Amino acid sequence: MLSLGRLHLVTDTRPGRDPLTVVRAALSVAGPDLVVQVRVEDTASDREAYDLAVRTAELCTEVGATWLVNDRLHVALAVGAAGGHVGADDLPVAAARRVLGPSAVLGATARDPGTAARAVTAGASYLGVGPCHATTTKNGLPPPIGPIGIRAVVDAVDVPVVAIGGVTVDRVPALLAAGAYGIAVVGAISSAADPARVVATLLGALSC
Ligand SMILES: Cc1ncc(COP(=O)(O)OP(=O)(O)O)c(N)n1
Ligand SMILES: Cc1nc(C(=O)O)sc1CCOP(=O)(O)O
Ligand SMILES: [Mg+2]
Repeated sequence: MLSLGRLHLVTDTRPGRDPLTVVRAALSVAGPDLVVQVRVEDTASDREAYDLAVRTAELCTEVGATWLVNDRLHVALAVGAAGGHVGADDLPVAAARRVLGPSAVLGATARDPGTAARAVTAGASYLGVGPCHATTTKNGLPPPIGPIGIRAVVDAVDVPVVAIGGVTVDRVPALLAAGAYGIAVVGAISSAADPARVVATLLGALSC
């Protein structure tokens, strides 16, 4: 199976947020165990995405952590990311695989077993599955699927399932019990008074 970190920090670029300070804090605790997914708002320019990705790459390189780029695969290639993540509004998984090449990490969003199995057949190396729980970080999502929805996808595929959406420390045990390999987190880390402490707690929960 793919060697991939279990804790994915997805950058928070909503107005008023400071994504690089949060990435720095997270890396100070997690080091090479962290996967940072560079995600910008849909309204951001490619230049803004690139600039954030370059600075994220510098921080991750210092500690040997992995970084991925959401949606914008040309940015992923331009900054030497390990790979990218695509969903229903992005390049199809097979096309994303052609863009990134055979050895890149390619994540795909899946919310049900059928979509998940098709994404894996098309070349996804891990799946982002959710929303597990309600979230205010992203609008327009379908209702939460909970650990039961995670379990349904886990049973349909043989790649790591990364649970996303409203993930908090308290919710990690149930997600792991449902077969999740890892978690992707925005708000629980970015909104914390002490993001480094939350990262340490999440890593502890993931290692149980
Ligand atoms: C790990 C992970 N899982 C799911 C998503 C969501 O991707 P997508 O459905 O393409 O939505 P946007 O993030 O692009 O708004 C993700 N980014 N990461
Ligand atoms: C970007 C994203 N995608 C989701 C999906 O279900 O596809 S949920 C989500 C936001 C996750 O943020 P938080 O950890 O603050 O809930
Ligand atoms: Mg997307």
